[in-house]
Amino acid sequence: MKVDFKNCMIDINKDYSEELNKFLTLFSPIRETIYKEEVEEEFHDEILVIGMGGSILGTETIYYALNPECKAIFLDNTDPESTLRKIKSLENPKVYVVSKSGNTLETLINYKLVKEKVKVKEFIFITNGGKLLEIAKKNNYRVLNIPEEVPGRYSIFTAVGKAPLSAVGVDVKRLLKGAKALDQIDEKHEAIKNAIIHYLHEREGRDISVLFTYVEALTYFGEWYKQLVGESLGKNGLGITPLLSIGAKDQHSLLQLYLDGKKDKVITFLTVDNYREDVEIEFENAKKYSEIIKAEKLATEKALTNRGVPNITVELKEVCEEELGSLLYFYMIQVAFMGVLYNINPFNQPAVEEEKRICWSILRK
Ligand SMILES: O=P(O)(O)OC[C@H]1O[C@](O)(CO)[C@@H](O)[C@@H]1O
Repeated sequence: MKVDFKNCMIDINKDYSEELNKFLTLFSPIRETIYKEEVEEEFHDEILVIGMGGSILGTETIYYALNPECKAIFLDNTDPESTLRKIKSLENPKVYVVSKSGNTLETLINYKLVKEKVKVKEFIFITNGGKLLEIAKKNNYRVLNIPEEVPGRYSIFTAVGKAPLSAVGVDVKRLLKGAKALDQIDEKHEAIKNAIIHYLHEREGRDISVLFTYVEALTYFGEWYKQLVGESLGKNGLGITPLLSIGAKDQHSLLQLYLDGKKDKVITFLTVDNYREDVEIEFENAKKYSEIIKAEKLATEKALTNRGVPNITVELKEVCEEELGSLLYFYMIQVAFMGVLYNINPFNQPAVEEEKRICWSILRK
């Protein structure tokens, strides 16, 4: 993975060693997760994962990016149409029910729905307590735990991600290898630098962080990124707003706004050096199909730079386990360090409890 800051348009001139020390202590439980390799599940050709937010988005990100042959269906909503369509497609899945608290409404109802409507090979619960642990004990289900100090949205390298991903044949060791490659965390670390850049821009009113991916396979990464940024930093009237754009499509949609709208954005391009599929085709100077999208990204980068819109490029060698491990770990470091810069706790999400309380009271009225 390579990060190019040449168009970031901000100077980092302060010493951040104090913040870094604070961050290293705070981040150490997450750091430990990348050195634990033990959870490996037996391969199964059909799995279902039930969960919400940090209990499922990382797994979806990696699954959709790698697109393994094995079928995985994810239930992370309560829309009757999409949920019922998905469960109708199942034959005899191994089902992973993932919830750190064990009390998440959507996960509980989706478990009940699957239990009543689907012929299931095996239920595996990845949880630490609550109603789900009680259900698991009562039914004698296999239970995997999540380290208590690791928050859901930083938990992809625990059983949360490792169990379902290894069951569909993802090479989890390579995922961890990618994260470990970025684990030399000092002031020169690119994720730390990226955190400072985004923080300083936000202080100057550029508080929208656009993830502009020119790799469609990374679309779901945008969902993971939104939760990570939203829940970690949206506190005390602070934070940045994450937004996802797909290149080259959004050149014909949101790009007008990015170029000539309010100057409140920092763009991050996500690109790959090697697309896993490509074909030879002659068109103007291009000899390969991938040269077109690369030209489009470069043109967008230049146009934004000409208009004074700060932009950064994160380039993966290609979409593979190592690079995905690096990418997710990079952003965990960045966002957690931004929490330290803001002097807020990047590991909780107290405000969302209010909606949960109101919803349970509506359901119990
Ligand atoms: O793993 P759990 O406890 O089911 O929580 C799911 C998600 O819900 C949230 O608490 C937000 O409501 C997230 O932080 C978390 O990742």
